[in-house]
Amino acid sequence: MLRSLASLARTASSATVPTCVRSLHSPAAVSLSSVVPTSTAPGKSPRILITGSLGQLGSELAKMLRAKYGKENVVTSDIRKPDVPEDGPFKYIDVLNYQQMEALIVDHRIDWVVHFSALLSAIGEQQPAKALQVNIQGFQNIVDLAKVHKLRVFCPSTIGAFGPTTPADNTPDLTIMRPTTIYGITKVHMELMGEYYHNRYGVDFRSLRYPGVISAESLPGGGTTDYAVDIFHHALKTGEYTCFLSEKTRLPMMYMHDCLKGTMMMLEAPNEQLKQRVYNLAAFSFTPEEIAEQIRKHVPLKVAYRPDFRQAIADSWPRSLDDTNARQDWQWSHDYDLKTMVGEMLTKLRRHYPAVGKQ
Ligand SMILES: NC(=O)C1=CN([C@@H]2O[C@H](COP(=O)(O)OP(=O)(O)OC[C@H]3O[C@@H](n4cnc5c(N)ncnc54)[C@H](O)[C@@H]3O)[C@@H](O)[C@H]2O)C=CC1
Ligand SMILES: CC(=O)[C@H](N)C(=O)O
Repeated sequence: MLRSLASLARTASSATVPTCVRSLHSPAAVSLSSVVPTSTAPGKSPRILITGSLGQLGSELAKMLRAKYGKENVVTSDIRKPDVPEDGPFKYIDVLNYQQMEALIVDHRIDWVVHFSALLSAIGEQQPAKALQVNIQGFQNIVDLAKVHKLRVFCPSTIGAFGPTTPADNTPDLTIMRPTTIYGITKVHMELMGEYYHNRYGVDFRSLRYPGVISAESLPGGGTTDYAVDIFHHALKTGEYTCFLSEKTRLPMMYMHDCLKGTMMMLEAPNEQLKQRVYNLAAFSFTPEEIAEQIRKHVPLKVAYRPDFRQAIADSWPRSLDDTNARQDWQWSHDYDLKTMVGEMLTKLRRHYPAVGKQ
């Protein structure tokens, strides 16, 4: 485990964008059962497929869904080999292969699909043709299958769906959306197509616009907000970090606990509670210099700023999101702020870097 963590921390730090994500192999399932309501009738568990389940979010949501609905009721899938044996059924599945996905959905009597397969913002700019294919055709396959097989589909959107002409502060759900990245364009397309299939064919499509997600259990897969995870590994490993965004770049962010909590709430909400199919989800915003300052309250850290191509992406995104509608319609609330998130990240990551002491 430590070997792979060390190499992952190196990957996370490099100026080039990592091409894949691997789990940091946390043995513990995150427990949110006390805060997440369920709409499932007692005794009848939905059967759930997660695509892209070996990524940053899928690896953690799978644990939670399996803990709640039973191992056999959650089928995980990806186009990579799991680093560690999966705790339930795992299938190789390319979301571009409609037949392969249909066979899996029928064979496993799937009710809900959590569609996580995607290329993120930074890697999308490096491979725009592939991002178009995976993000657009992959979702099209899912939503067509949802129509035929009457599935509930959850597919996340992102702050990247907004663009430089969007109001940057307290960005509401309904506003100007003219993103300038291929990632953002594919996510706006996904939102609109999901709404179209909902309105025209009754597909139970649901989406949340996530901010950058921060986790101690898994590494992100090629986004612009990845620095906010990398910085912890470097603080604990060497005490030095070179940030690819400038010190004043403010972006919306969220601790994984809250991302999973919001996702479970949206996934399970009774349809009557949903007044729209896509909601903003927010927790807090910070700049690289602000997170570095918080980390320095626990461990020494020197940060150099060397912005690269990801700076232009970050500059086109909102500084903060307004998620009032999610809070009103289905009682969403977040638990972590910058201070508590930093404290918990360092506590959890110290397990992997035992040589580092407290200041
Ligand atoms: N992590 C974050 O901060 C945020 C993530 N999101 C969204 O959440 C979803 C999940 O994101 P992450 O887990 O962070 O991404 P990730 O990059 O960590 O994982 C994506 C997974 O999709 C898989 N994949 C790629 N091409 C595929 C294909 N053709 N068929 C099947 N699987 C394929 C990859 O192997 C990878 O395991 C994405 O839709 C992303 O846009 C949205 C906002 C923030
Ligand atoms: C905010 C996102 O969608 C993702 N983390 C990225 O930076 O691409």
